Amino acid sequence: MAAIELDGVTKQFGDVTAVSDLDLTVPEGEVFGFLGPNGAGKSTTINMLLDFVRPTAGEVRVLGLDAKRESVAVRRRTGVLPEGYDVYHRLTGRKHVEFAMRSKEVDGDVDAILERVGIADAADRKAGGYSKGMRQRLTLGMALVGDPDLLVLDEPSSGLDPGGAREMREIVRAEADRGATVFFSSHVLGQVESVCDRVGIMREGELVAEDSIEGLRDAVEGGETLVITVDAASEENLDAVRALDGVTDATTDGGTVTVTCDPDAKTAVIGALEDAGVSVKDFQTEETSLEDLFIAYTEGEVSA
Ligand SMILES: Nc1ncnc2c1ncn2[C@@H]1O[C@H](COP(=O)(O)OP(=O)(O)OP(=O)(O)O)[C@@H](O)[C@H]1O
Repeated sequence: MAAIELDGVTKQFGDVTAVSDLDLTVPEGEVFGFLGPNGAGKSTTINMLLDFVRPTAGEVRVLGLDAKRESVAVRRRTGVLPEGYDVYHRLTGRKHVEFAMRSKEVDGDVDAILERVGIADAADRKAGGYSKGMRQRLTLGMALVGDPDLLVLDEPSSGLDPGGAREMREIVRAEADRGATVFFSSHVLGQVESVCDRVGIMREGELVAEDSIEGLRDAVEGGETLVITVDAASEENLDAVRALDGVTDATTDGGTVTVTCDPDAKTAVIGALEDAGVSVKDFQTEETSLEDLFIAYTEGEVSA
């Protein structure tokens, strides 16, 4: 069964189309990264999963339930870390987690949760005095209450230091290993790359890519960068390289030649350089980063 299923979903705010005819399926147990530039429609989509916002058209199903008619059941089985959640200043961290347990009508070990998110020492301090990162950790702890079947995390690493971001990734992976589905929106692409099974990229309300990061790389022309160490190379030497099929770009500083190309063009690139009289000493390949893929998909170089 799919954990999340959107079918032809559109959301209009007056004249603004926040989400346009969106089809998206996330299978159970997957860690799905939901990406896109500011204003692309991510939060609106997340809010429709939780029935905080109602679609103008289309169907939203979460955990096999109708997001609109069965929203109470959806929320009971879902842990949410909303973007910019404001803690209750006068309540302690412990009280927050107890509150989350009462709302979901579940029992649990409050200390174990606070320990897991790294704020056990501050359990009995008022959350108003917590730092930004501590508040974020507390909100994540509240989301974990009751071992939810679905975790929806909107910018979860916001405010976290590098150690906190790593712990958050470990928690996400552990939750997926337990069988939970994690739907994860973030602008921190390194974070997404290291934790997500698949990603979806939104642009102006539409999903412009949906694949594993490997799959996105394959779909983007010039999915690899070849860095070749040579004795000496000139601009003219590169003409033969640039003329090859699958080569997007080639530059040189004299001692290094850098070529963006499809993975299967590598051998031809080395051959063309040698034919041009350039002596190749060494070469290595660098995969296109998720950041470059993101730019390619959201700034118009690639379309799905
Ligand atoms: N309640 C609202 N009323 C009017 N317009 C809205 C409302 N919520 C969102 N929008 C508009 O819908 C579009 C999508 O916004 P949304 O918040 O979903 O984007 P996002 O991808 O989450 O962006 P960000 O990365 O900045 O959080 C934007 O143009 C936004 O201004």
